[in-house]
Amino acid sequence: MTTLLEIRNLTVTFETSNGPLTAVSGIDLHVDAGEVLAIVGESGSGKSVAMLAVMGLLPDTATVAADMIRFDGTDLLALSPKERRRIIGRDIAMIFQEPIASLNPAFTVGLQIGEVLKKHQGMNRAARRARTLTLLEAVGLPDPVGKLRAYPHQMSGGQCQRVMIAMAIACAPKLLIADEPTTALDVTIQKQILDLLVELQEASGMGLIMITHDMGVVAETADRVIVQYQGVKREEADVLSLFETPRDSYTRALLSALPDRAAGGPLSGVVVS
Ligand SMILES: Nc1ncnc2c1ncn2[C@@H]1O[C@H](COP(=O)(O)OP(=O)(O)OP(=O)(O)O)[C@@H](O)[C@H]1O
Repeated sequence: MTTLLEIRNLTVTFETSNGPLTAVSGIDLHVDAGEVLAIVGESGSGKSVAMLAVMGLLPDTATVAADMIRFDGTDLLALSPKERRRIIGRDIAMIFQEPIASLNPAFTVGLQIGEVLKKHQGMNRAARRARTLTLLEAVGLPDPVGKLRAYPHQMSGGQCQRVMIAMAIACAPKLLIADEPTTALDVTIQKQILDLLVELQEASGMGLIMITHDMGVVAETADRVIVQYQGVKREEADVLSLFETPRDSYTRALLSALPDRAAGGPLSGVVVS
């Protein structure tokens, strides 16, 4: 399996009014093509910041230091911001927690997906429309033709997240980073969105990094898991080992908070100690 993303010794520090704040401290991680890596930890553990650092999306108050950030054979640290942006959005895509807030309320769904295709693939209007319809179908939205002209406020949160996923996979990325993609959604919709992400990941062979605070999400999606606490990696294991024999006390605490709904998932029958 080829390594898609490899990070060594990543540290991110923010300049704040109270002095420097280290949000990520010496993290190593890698994700292979075709693999689902979950990064799990409670709010504030630096999961999002680590991935935003890879994407080059942190504000100027952040200092990013790493021995290596290599994506698909390219050293991202050696790239100019412009070169990095060219890769990001085409080969690496990210979806976020608040789908409605992530979409522009002033533009139709069709236009917003079309913009991604225009920017990264230079498609003409007819090609954009055809590809957008294919994408809306691929993410399971009913009435794709009608959705082309729909505005975000005319759709549910779950539908907006499907649109965000369509935008993210529009250019067939090699890596998709999903940052708490179901946290803002109703419980009944959460499972559908997770199933969709895994389905798309399996069909395309892309790598998927799932950022979550929820061990239930980990159980339903991940091949391998990194447990992060206060900016530090506490444990790394394949998903079955993590649930069967968690080594770290913080991992055990997260597992003991596992909601009941995960019990019927793919790991049912595993005794969580
Ligand atoms: N722009 C910023 N300026 C200062 N501190 C920040 C900034 N962004 C994040 N932080 C801090 O970095 C730490 C890690 O935040 P991060 O968002 O990565 O956590 P997380 O584990 O992803 O949690 P969440 O699920 O809430 O996003 C937190 O203490 C947060 O307050």
